[in-house]
Amino acid sequence: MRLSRYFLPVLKETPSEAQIASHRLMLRAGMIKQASAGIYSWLPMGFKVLKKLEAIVHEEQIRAGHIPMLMPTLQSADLWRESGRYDAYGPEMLRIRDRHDRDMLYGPTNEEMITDIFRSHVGSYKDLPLTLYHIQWKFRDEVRPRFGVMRGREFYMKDGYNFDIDYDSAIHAYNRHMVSYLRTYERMGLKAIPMRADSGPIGGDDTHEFLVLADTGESEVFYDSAILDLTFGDRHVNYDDRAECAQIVKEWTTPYARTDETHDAALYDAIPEARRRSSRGIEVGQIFYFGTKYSEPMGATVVNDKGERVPVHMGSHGIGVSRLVGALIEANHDDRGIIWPEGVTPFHCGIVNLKQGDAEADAACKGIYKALSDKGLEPLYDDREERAGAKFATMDLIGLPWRITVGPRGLKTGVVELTSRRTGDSEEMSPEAAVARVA
Ligand SMILES: Nc1ncnc2c1ncn2[C@@H]1O[C@H](COS(=O)(=O)NC(=O)[C@@H](N)CS)[C@@H](O)[C@H]1O
Repeated sequence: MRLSRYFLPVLKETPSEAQIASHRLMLRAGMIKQASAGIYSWLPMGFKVLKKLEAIVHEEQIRAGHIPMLMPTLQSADLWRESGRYDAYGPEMLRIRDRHDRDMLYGPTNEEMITDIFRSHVGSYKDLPLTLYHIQWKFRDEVRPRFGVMRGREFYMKDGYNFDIDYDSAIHAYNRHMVSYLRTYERMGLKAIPMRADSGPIGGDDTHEFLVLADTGESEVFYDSAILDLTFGDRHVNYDDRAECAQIVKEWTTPYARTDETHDAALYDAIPEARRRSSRGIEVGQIFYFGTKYSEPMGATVVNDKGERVPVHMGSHGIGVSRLVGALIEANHDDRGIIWPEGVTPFHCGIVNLKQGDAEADAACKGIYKALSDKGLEPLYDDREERAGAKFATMDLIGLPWRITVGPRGLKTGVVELTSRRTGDSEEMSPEAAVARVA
């Protein structure tokens, strides 16, 4: 992409309403614009990152055997009356009346709707196990939306729902989700720790939250530092193998790690003092087992292998896709701006032309642009008539992992400068070598 033809409304000033780094930087880097409290327009570069995260979430859910679909944002109140949550959900629910005076709502989550879909079409244990998911906008009328997209009112969530014949099968689904989440967050360059948590309005008795450690996190967390040594890597997992998934879950849930809601001081004190940690965390996902909480009242049943009609065992599993954009910046920034991990960066490499209009420099930039594009690496070419300092500041702010700087002087000796945003190190080398290093 050539910057002169893109739409990247970088702000010079830090907006006063932004209290944390990710909110400040998303506004300054022209990634979002507030439409109203807790509701944002996703401008091109922010939208590009959001879509990259969504693609990773889809890949890992499909790898785990979960089936993508899409449910609407607007829901009938009738379904929520059946489950008894219409009144229980409280003021966070945005309630709407349509022109025929029907009670509707902007969905904060979709347990009722997916259970209705299931009960309309599935009747035999032979159709199980089944996990359906979608990635869809949600609305929760937060009393105090804040921290930009981290606690929005309209936000993008992957929410998946498993339907199983019994408890053991549902716990395998729970474990399958935990495994898929561990791989998902690591692919994004995030360390998100699974911690026992409280189930809140979703309900159920088994639940883990996934938290990214950050001083600005809303959750207070306590954990054994041994958990920081665990990595998922690119290990192959047979998601149908109950024992294999259970083993991975055991590995990741053995070291003590809990949010303040479930913190157990006695267990915490049993950890060797040198390994006890307390911090704050950003909740980027949560998985739940809640058995027949929805299937019982809504009559989502199947005939089992003994011919008996039984309610299915369910769980729901969410990832905060829009919150993840903020969480990634909280975990990857410095005083000059964002530092995108390579797996989620909007563009792989910035190209800065020190002398726009100089035939040799322009030609070299075009050649590098083509070579990067041919390798499937998206360059952002700053071809504006701007001073070098302004171009460098923009590149540092938007946080692309690499910057190739091209100038007439360097070209005289056949070199360009390659700079790593994360380390700040710069090295002179040929344009070909620079392209090879970025790939
Ligand atoms: N106000 C919000 N703004 C941005 N992200 C949010 C907000 N509320 C929740 N999330 C994200 O959505 C994830 C799932 O939300 S949740 O309430 O924990 N779980 C559910 O809604 C279940 N139905 C899981 S499918 C959270 O872990 C968090 O990352």
